Amino acid sequence: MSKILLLGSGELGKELVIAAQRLGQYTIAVDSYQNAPAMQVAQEFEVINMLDGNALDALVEKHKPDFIVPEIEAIRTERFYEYEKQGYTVIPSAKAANFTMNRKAIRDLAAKELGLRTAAYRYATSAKSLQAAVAQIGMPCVVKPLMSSSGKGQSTIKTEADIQKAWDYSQEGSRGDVAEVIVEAFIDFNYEITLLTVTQRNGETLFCPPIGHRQERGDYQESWQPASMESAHLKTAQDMAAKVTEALGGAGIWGVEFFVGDDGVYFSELSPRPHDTGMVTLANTQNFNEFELHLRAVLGLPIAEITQERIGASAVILAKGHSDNPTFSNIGTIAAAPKTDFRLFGKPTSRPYRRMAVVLTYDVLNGDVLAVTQRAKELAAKVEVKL
Ligand SMILES: Nc1ncnc2c1ncn2[C@@H]1O[C@H](COP(=O)(O)OP(=O)(O)OP(=O)(O)O)[C@@H](O)[C@H]1O
Ligand SMILES: NCC(=O)N[C@@H]1O[C@H](COP(=O)([O-])[O-])[C@@H](O)[C@H]1O
Ligand SMILES: [Mg+2]
Repeated sequence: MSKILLLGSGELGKELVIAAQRLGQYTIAVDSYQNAPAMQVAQEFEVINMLDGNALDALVEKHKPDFIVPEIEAIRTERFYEYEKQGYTVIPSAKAANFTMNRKAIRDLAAKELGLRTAAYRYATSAKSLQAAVAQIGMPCVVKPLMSSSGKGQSTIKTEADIQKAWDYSQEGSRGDVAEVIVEAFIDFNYEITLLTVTQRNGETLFCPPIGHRQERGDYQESWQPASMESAHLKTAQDMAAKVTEALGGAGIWGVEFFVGDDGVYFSELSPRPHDTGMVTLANTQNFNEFELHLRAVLGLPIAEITQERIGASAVILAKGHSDNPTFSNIGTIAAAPKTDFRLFGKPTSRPYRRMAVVLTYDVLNGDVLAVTQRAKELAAKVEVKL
């Protein structure tokens, strides 16, 4: 049995812990608040501020885990290099977790060092330098804090008047201590995908069928699998994913995000862990879902192949406001729907737009992906988070 220290205990961590329990592993779920989803299913839990390096050191020293598995970005990842030196295994690697928590590190690696095609970009450290950056990139452009996720602090500048607002908003949505933003040219893409990529301890890399998704406020609303795309574009995305995951190193699943426009494929960013849009695999669209794949890669268990078993979609259920006791209405309607499943994450509190649950729909392999996605969306809209 291996001891897994899970840093971050949301809905993605919860499914990873469930996969780990099924394979008889020992899990310690960590987050900044009590009763986080993954804590509800792990053997042990810890509540700390994961941006506090000393608190993190103390946890690692206390538990001496076989695997340190980050589940969120907001962790004092600089410490991971030290843990690796001490002989600990960080998933997928200290470098991967550290580079991906900062948009500058990962973007410069991808665009400059590896030569991957990305949106044109600049950095800015004040409203004034943002103005200069916008002048160089042109409008529309997208502004994101260097340290943020799920669209927090992200906005699109369409006119000069948006620049100050975009700066102020970025500073509200930024986590961590860096008051810097990335400004990206707006890519008028036809669709975007997540390419779940699995790097294995034996050096082999596997790809899941591409996942399509739709975003609002920088956060995903529906995802579906497979996304239909030209095989040449898929090949380009796979080559880029292989390059960037190889440069970052280590074993695990990665959610590699791409935009596809008339002029081809752009690399956007990647998560060195299961991806929220990959929750569609909970509809058993594949022989192994993304959490099972991650766990196998973590444990060094070989994965022979990844196969698409049926088509599927996921649609999120978001809270409308704050509550200390959120509950759901109308779950019976979803339960009664054929070829449908759902997950209620068990988050103890809600806030506006917090993701609380997901609806999963599926159909046979040659079914209609668009129809399955529409069904997931319609069913999710029937559920309300009661405050
Ligand atoms: N340069 C761009 N051009 C057009 N759309 C963009 C651009 N950058 C981001 N977006 C849109 O915003 C979404 C969120 O952006 P991004 O993935 O960079 O943010 P994030 O905060 O890291 O989100 P997450 O952590 O959930 O992946 C993208 O999936 C895409 O829909
Ligand atoms: N895009 C990243 C992502 O989806 N992360 C998932 O959301 C949780 C945080 O949710 P919360 O903000 O509701 O606590 C994280 O712990 C992870 O499971
Ligand atoms: Mg993203």
